[in-house]
Amino acid sequence: RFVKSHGKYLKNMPGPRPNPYLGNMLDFLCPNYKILDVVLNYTKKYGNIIKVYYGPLQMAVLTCDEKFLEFIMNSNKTVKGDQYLFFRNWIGDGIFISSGKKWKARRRMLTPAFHFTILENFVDIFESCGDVLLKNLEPYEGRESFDINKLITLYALDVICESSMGTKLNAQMNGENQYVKAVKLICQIIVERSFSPLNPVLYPFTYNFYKERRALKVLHSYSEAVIDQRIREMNDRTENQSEQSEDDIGIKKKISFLDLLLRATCDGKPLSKADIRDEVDTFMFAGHDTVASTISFTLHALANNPSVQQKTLEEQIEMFGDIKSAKPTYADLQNMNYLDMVIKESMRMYAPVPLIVRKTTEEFEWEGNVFPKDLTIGIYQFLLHRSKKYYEDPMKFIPERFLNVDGKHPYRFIPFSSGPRNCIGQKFAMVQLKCILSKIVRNFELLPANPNPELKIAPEIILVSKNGITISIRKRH
Ligand code: HEM
Repeated sequence: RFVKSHGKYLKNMPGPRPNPYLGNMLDFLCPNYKILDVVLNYTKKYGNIIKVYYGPLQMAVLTCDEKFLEFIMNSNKTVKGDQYLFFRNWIGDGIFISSGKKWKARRRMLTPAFHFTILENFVDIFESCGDVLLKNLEPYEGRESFDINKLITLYALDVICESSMGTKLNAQMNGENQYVKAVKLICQIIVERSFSPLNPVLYPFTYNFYKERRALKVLHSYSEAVIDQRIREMNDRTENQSEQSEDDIGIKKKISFLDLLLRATCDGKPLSKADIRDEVDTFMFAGHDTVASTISFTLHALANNPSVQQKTLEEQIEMFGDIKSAKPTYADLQNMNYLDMVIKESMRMYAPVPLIVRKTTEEFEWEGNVFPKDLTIGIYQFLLHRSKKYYEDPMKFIPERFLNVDGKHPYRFIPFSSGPRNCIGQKFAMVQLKCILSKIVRNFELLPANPNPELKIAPEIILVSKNGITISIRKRH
């Protein structure tokens, strides 16, 4: 009877033939850097909307079809997939995970924090953390090959911590810092859980559960201590106290997302301390690896495309002459048009968030197929951005393809997702990306690593390269 009642679902959707017991899961029993190839082969054979089975009867849909994406991402019949619950222990039920009324109220409350008048304030942070990165890069000058991603991730953590909480993490000076280690550990556990076949009910009996609990203690105690201190300061503040001074544990009294959250109200009420912690932790999580992945892949692309690097440098020289230490203003950053296209082209080829997941909340019909409730839909931005159907020479790095996007479907390029649940931090990210890439290109020539292996790209929560993102650098004089 079950099969009969389910027979109407996705009847006309193509997909690989399933094994009667394991569905199509056998195809996915491979190293994770091969997974994108598996789905790519599916799309070649079956098109851009595919039905797969992850058990004898459990169906899922994988897609990189622009029209279908537009429909799904704007539909009120989907929510984020169950995989997002693995983040919950760290970031709670804030803007990233919540849905319905709660999400709407949070989104409305947080949107003003990303207004350009606020973003302008963060340029100083991007600059000062970027200067530390330049210093950290110096010892690598002349090496034939090094993995750029490790240094960049520490830089990204410093930036997001100071912007979110107003505290200096100094991850770039001390990568062994407890908080940094806890962030790395928890991200690794989330990736492992997302790809693990283990029933979630058994998770509390694993070693990862124990390690996660310890890491959460470090992460939550840090954000709670900062929030408490900031509340005390706000209460104690006298009229003539400077907003720019810094105290002995590194709390900078410059506006941060935390300050905005402490002053904000949601449905007329101030947020509780737990709610504030969730949102601050969300920014820490959502705003570091994504940015680090983008910077690292962009540097790799520039190193391997010398003519693009030359044009990027020429734009910088046009703006700042030979002044390598120039500090761009917010307006300068907005005017870096070629660099803007370079970043977009990098996010096209190396979608920092390669896959997002939605779950249907009710039955609906789309182009001749009935979709059941509770169906998982995997949206592969990575494959969308590399699709021959949508891009000419998709494997070539050509920033100029973004010169004219008139007439192109708006869901053809969606590194920050699209629709109501798009990335709230995208303007922040673009300003930060331009700031650091402009600084690195002005100061270092980027060269291909030697040896220069093909990247083993894998879709973890963000896009990673399993054999590192290696380049070589030479200081510009
Ligand atoms: C290059 C950098 C970034 C990329 C590529 C990126 C990409 C994305 C994507 C694809 C989503 C949608 C996820 C989904 O629906 O499953 C998202 C959501 C989100 N991002 Fe970003 N992100 C970046 C940087 C940032 C930064 C810097 C912040 C914070 C300062 C941030 C905060 C968020 C938040 C809070 C959401 C959830 C929004 C909502 O559901 O309303 N992101 N991001």
